[in-house]
Amino acid sequence: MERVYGVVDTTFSRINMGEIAVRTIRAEDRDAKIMRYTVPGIKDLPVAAKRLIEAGCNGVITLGWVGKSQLDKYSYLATSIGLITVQILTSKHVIDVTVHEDEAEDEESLVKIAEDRARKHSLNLVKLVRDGPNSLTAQAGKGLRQGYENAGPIG
Ligand SMILES: Cc1nc2c(=O)[nH]c(=O)nc-2n(C[C@H](O)[C@H](O)[C@H](O)CO)c1C
Repeated sequence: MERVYGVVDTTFSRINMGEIAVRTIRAEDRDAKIMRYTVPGIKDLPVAAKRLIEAGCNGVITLGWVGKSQLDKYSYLATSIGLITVQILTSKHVIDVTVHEDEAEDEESLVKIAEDRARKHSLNLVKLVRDGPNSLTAQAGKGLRQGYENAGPIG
């Protein structure tokens, strides 16, 4: 079966996470097709993800950047509900990669967080789309983190 991945990113983002996602998916699943769609901001992500699924994508990764203000945070809440709704309506994974600008004090740390999160979640998307529901089961309960060092298991 031909696999098609969707990558949706924004012009609001201060880091080109869409490019990282495309590069990672291409390296991991060389035969796959990738469709990219860039929108102005996070509230535009849900419809773009839905349109990519309707155009044939088996799964989508969205890459959003949330500003520091309260209004930005409310915008993300609305976006998140929208993205979950798309998943339920389409029965396809939409992996929501979001960097919050107040996660780190300095720009260098934000770059590291964004790169790590975009890369690791791109690999998660490939596994879920290509290898199915048990593809991550060996890592269950391992305290994996995206954007940071893994927390590790306890107990
Ligand atoms: C307040 C606000 N905050 C953000 C944000 O933190 N991150 C982002 O990507 N976009 C933001 N936007 C823009 C909206 O998501 C959207 O692009 C516009 O309302 C146009 O539909 C808005 C309006």
